[in-house]
Amino acid sequence: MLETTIAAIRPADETAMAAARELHGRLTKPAGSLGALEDLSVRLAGLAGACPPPLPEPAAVAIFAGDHGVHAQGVSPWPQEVTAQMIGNFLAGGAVVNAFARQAGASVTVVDVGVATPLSAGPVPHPTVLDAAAPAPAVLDPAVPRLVVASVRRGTRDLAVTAALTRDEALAAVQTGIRIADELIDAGARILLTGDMGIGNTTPAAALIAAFTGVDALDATGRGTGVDDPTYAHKVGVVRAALARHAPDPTDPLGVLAAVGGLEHAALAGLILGAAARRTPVLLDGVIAVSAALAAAAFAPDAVGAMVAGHRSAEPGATVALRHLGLEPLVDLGLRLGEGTGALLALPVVTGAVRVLHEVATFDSAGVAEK
Ligand SMILES: Cc1cc2ncn([C@H]3O[C@H](COP(=O)(O)O)[C@@H](O)[C@H]3O)c2cc1C
Ligand SMILES: O=C(O)c1cccnc1
Repeated sequence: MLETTIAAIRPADETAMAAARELHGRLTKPAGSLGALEDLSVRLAGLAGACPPPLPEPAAVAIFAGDHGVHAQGVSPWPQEVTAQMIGNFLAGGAVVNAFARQAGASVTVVDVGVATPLSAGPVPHPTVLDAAAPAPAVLDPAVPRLVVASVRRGTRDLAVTAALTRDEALAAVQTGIRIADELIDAGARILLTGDMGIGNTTPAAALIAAFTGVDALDATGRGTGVDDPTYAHKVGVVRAALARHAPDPTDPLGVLAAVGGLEHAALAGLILGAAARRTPVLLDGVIAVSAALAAAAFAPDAVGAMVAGHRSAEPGATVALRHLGLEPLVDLGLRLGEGTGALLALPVVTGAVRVLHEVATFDSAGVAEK
C-alpha cells in the first residue's frame, strides 16, 4: 500500500500552472498584488492539474493521537493521561481545535494510533468511546467529531533507551494515515488538515527534524508546552543522545520514524502521502506536522507539491523544517498548541487564494481599462 501510494505521487502539472499564471495576469487587479496567494493558487493548480483548481471545500481535520515512552525521561511537565483526556475533550467538542473547526466548517476525525491510557477512563466520555452501538457520525459531519480506533500499540518505547517502534509498527501507522486520507477524500473532502495530540510529542518531532535536516539537536528542539530552563536543557540532551544512539539514516524514512518518531508522526506522514497521491492539498499545522512532512518528503519528494504550510509554530524546529521543505507559512501568530489549530486559522487564506481564480472578473469581461 505504501509503495503504490508513493508511485502514484506525481510532479506538478506545468500546463495548469502556466494557465493559472496567465489568468492571474488578466484578473481585475494589478499583477502580483495578491502576493503569496498568487503563488499558492498556482501551486494548487499544478497539484490538481486544472485551472482553476477545485475550491478546498469541504475541509477535514485529522487529529492523530499517540503516547510516548520518552515521557519517562521527564521531557514534558504534563502527565501522560492528558492525551486520552484531551481525546475525550475533542469528541465532546470542547478543545480549541473544535472551536476553530466549527468556525471554518471543517469536520474533525480523531484517530487513536497509540494512546497509552484507555480512552473510556477519561472524564468526558463520548458515545463513540463508550457505546459501540451508538450510530457512527457521518465521515464529514462538521457538527459531530468522530473517533477512529487504529491503535498500533499503547504508546511508543522510550527512544532514549531503544528504538521507539519496530519498522512494522511504524509502517502500520503510516498505512493508517494513508487509509484515513483515502477515506476522507472518498467522502468528499477537498483539503485535509493535520492535527496531533500526544503528551511528549515535541521531543520525537525535534529528533525527526534533526535527523532529516542535519541541524544540531539544539536548533531542532523547543520548549513544547513550555518547559523551564533546566528541563529544556535536559530535553535537548535527550534528543542529542537519541540521535547519537540510533544514528538514523535520513534516506530511510521508515527507519527514522521507527528509531526516533512517534505513532502520530508516522500516521501524519501517511496522511500527507495519501493526500499527495490523490492530488489533494494537505494543510500543515505546527512542529509535529512539519516533522512528519519531512518524512513524507523523504518517501516521495514530489509530495511537497501537495503541502501547504498553514502557520509558523513558535517551536524553532518548525522553521528549520519549513526551510528544508522550501515552504513559506501563511500565518505567523506565535501559536504553539498543535491539535490542528494553526492549520484551521490558515484555511480561509487557502480558500481565498483559490476563490480568486474562480470568481474574479477579467479586465476584458468587466470592461476595466488596463495600464
Ligand atoms: C491541555 C493540553 C492540550 C494540548 N493540545 C495540544 N497539545 C500539544 O502539546 C503536546 C506536546 O507538548 P510536549 O512535548 O511539551 O508535551 C502535544 O499533546 C500537543 O498536541 C496540548 C497539550 C496540553 C497540555
Ligand atoms: O507547533 C506545535 O504544533 C506545538 C507546539 C508546542 C506543543 N505542541 C504542539
